[in-house]
Amino acid sequence: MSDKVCQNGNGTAAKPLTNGIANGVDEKNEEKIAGVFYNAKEASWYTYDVLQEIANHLLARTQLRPKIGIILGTGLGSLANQLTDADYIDYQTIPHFPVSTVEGHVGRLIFGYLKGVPVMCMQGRFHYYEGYPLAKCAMPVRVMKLVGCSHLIATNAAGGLHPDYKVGDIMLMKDHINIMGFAGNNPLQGPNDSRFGPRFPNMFNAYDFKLLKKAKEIGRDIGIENNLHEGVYICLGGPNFETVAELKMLRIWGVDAVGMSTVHEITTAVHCGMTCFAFSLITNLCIPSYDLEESPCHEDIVGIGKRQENTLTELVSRMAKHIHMELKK
Ligand SMILES: O=P(O)(O)O[C@@H]1C[C@H](O)[C@@H](CO)O1
Ligand code: HPA
Repeated sequence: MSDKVCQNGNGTAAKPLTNGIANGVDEKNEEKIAGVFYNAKEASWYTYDVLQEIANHLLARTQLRPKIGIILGTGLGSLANQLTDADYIDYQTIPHFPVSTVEGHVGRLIFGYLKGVPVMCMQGRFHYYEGYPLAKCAMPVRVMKLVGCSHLIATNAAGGLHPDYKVGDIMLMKDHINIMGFAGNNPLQGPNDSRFGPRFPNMFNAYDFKLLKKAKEIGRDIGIENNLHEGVYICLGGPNFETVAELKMLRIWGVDAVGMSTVHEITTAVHCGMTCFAFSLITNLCIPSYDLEESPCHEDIVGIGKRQENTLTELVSRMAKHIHMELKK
């Protein structure tokens, strides 16, 4: 696909889909796609029993029993190529699973060893703008928990808003702003099942402080300390990129990187007691100016992820190794 496809901010067409889903919308549910009703209906479908059924299905398809779940963001999917002795499970073949509709998200679960550490890896995630409610986007996190994962490593591609950030840098997430939650759109909305977690979870320490410290140490060890930052991420609904006025507002709010995912996954993971580590790959700069010649482009964003594959693999695999060793203690 030509780089020119998305010049001036035009997006990529949705991937053609099977499974009764076209253009990112489940045709059977088309009449339901309208705000809160759609959200509540879709979210309430993923009961504890349904999620347990999914987890059991996966456990029957692999011998691995990983403690670490990894979500690979846009363009970061090639990290999964490093997994050895892997079992590949297409989303289409998992009962009750949605499909990935975004370019750069393959759409499969991989159980395998990352430099010797057993992991469960989502090669492709679900986004709100694909037409899935937040609870559905984050549902695989609960599946990870039921499969036996105690830790989540979430990654994403994001626009760098902090003036010091450069394309290709990594921002370790120290916190986030759940702006969609401000408006009452939260993956935990609806009846609370206490088998997952409490009605009112605390988000104070959502990003594990010790893992953050370890990641900085690893960053120094692998020589990327000058390209490594710690910052605040925000998830917007997308799929459009931000206006200049929006970027100016987000900067005032203390946002360092802008994306369209991860927050609802972390919220769900914290709710069910998982320990979280997350980072953003800065794939483009969010410069709040009207005088720019280029705007963010999805194809370029995917390309930056591929370009940084070695560094990202090194960071993620060393983090996984560290967590693995800690769990053994
Ligand atoms: O899945 P992530 O959050 O990495 O994907 C980002 C946000 C949009 O889905 C896409 C924009 O190019 O990349
Ligand atoms: N904005 C929102 N989401 C993104 C961006 C961006 O600039 N880059 C990658 N994902």
